[in-house]
Amino acid sequence: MRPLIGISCCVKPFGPTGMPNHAASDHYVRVVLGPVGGMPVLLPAAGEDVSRELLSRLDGLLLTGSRSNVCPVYYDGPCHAEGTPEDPARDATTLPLIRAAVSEGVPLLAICRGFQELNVALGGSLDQRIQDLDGRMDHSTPSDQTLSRVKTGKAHPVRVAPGSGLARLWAGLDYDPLAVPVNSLHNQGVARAAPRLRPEAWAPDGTIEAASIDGAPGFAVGVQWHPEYDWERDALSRRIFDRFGEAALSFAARRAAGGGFALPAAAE
Ligand SMILES: N[C@@H](CCC(=O)NCCCC(=O)O)C(=O)O
Repeated sequence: MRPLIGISCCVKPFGPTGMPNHAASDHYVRVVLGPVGGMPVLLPAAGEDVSRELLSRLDGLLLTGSRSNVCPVYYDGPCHAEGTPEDPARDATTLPLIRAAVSEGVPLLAICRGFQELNVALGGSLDQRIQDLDGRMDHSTPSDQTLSRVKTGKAHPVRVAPGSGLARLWAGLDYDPLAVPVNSLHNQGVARAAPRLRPEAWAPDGTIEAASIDGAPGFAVGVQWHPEYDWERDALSRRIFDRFGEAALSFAARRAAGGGFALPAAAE
């Protein structure tokens, strides 16, 4: 049996009436069916009760990227500029879900918005438009390139901390840890790192690009870039999903062997 991997959904308007739909990009479904080796389960952004009950049946949690920003109320930040997309239903679902997954050791991989959620869920804060800050780069989606180029092209290098979880995850691959090229499709970035967020990779302007979670009982990795776009040709991207899948498989095996999984206590 393949491990069950929950994929976080957004609420997005669809069709001529703008009917709210629960949605996740096909890239996440394909990567779970591909290198992760799991069975994808779309997690509706239907609030904490639903997600906590679902978590007790999952072997892994994939927190997806999405255009919307985490509502600043969750990190005491200033209101967003008018027109900034938000997704309150997703926030209400994923933030408690992340805390529960980390405390229960459910393997977790957080990508882009998911990485930002991970930091906020654990008590960190975000900058809303890092391109407006002195000395920082523009990490946003380039408007002068085709979508395919944006996804698979590399926008800037990241430097990986020697001996970090990410460095261990990539052990044996041929790459330069001082300059790993990544794509970039975000405006926000980690401002104050959550107490348990352990930064492991940085862009040249100091933006935190990857992290793990101190003391997490299971695999817990977050990246600000999008490895799901190019895992078919990029060995570093692929390895992230291989290892996440292995962690989910052993979590499933431990649970089947009676390792136990208590429904996490209600979040404060
Ligand atoms: N709020 C974030 C969004 C970052 C992010 O996840 N971008 C990916 C968009 C891809 C998609 O549309 O699915 C920010 O701007 O920082």
